[in-house]
Amino acid sequence: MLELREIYKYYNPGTVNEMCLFNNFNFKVDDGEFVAVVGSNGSGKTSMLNIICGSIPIDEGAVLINGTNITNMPEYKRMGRIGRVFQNPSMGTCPSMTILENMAMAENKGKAYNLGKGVNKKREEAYRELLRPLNLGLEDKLHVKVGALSGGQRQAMSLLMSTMTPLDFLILDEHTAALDPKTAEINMHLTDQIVREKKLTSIMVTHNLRYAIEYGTRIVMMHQGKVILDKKGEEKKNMNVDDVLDLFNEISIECGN
Ligand SMILES: Nc1ncnc2c1ncn2[C@@H]1O[C@H](COP(=O)(O)OP(=O)(O)OP(=O)(O)O)[C@@H](O)[C@H]1O
Repeated sequence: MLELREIYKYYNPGTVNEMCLFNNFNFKVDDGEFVAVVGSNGSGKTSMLNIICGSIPIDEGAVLINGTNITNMPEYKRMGRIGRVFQNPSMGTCPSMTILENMAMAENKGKAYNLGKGVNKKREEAYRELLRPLNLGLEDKLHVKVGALSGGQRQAMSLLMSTMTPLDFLILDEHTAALDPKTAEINMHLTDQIVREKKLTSIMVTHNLRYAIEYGTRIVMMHQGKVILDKKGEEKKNMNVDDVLDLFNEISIECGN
């Protein structure tokens, strides 16, 4: 279980631009949940993900995984057990390396590097088998540099690579937002497949309300650093895109947008 306990987060403290984003923010994610997080621009979705991953510090409060306080654990250590896919497909892969080298690197995540070979030839066939179900033809391009792939292909690879090692959480930060509708659909379907197969506890930030309703087992809406909607189980099943959109319109009117 992941827990954000009594979190306080200030941006630009001590300046005229000081802003308190989280003021006693509490949030829990149970094992096996697929939490879809939606919300207005600037509501704190990405900041919340950054706090979970240790990418930004907090001013007060605690981050706990299975009851262990990891608040002071640096990002690079936390990421050993957390997979993260970003909006920008370039963030999750190394363009100057081949597909094979990228996959070998992902498989070796967390292991100590020494003077041994980075790529284990014997793993080539295993990588091909992992790539084949993507139906993007990447299994025949193992020696092609990732920089030569399309954004959608790279994002599919980011997804695959971020889930090659055992994880506590998968964090998806608007990971389909930069893709065309068809490619976004393929990547979302692939996400769902991987999450189900590996039984991953996942948190997905998205502006696509249909994806949130269709794929999330729980839907959370954030607004101005607070959770203003949190539904799971039967309550979530009974919700549709229009219900979420209505609430969105309400908060937009309140903000004067
Ligand atoms: N590094 C930073 N320095 C100062 N303010 C920041 C910083 N990062 C975020 N903020 C502010 O915190 C608020 C929340 O930003 P955040 O990016 O977490 O929201 P979001 O819900 O992910 O927004 P979006 O949907 O637009 O991506 C915004 O007002 C933003 O301007």
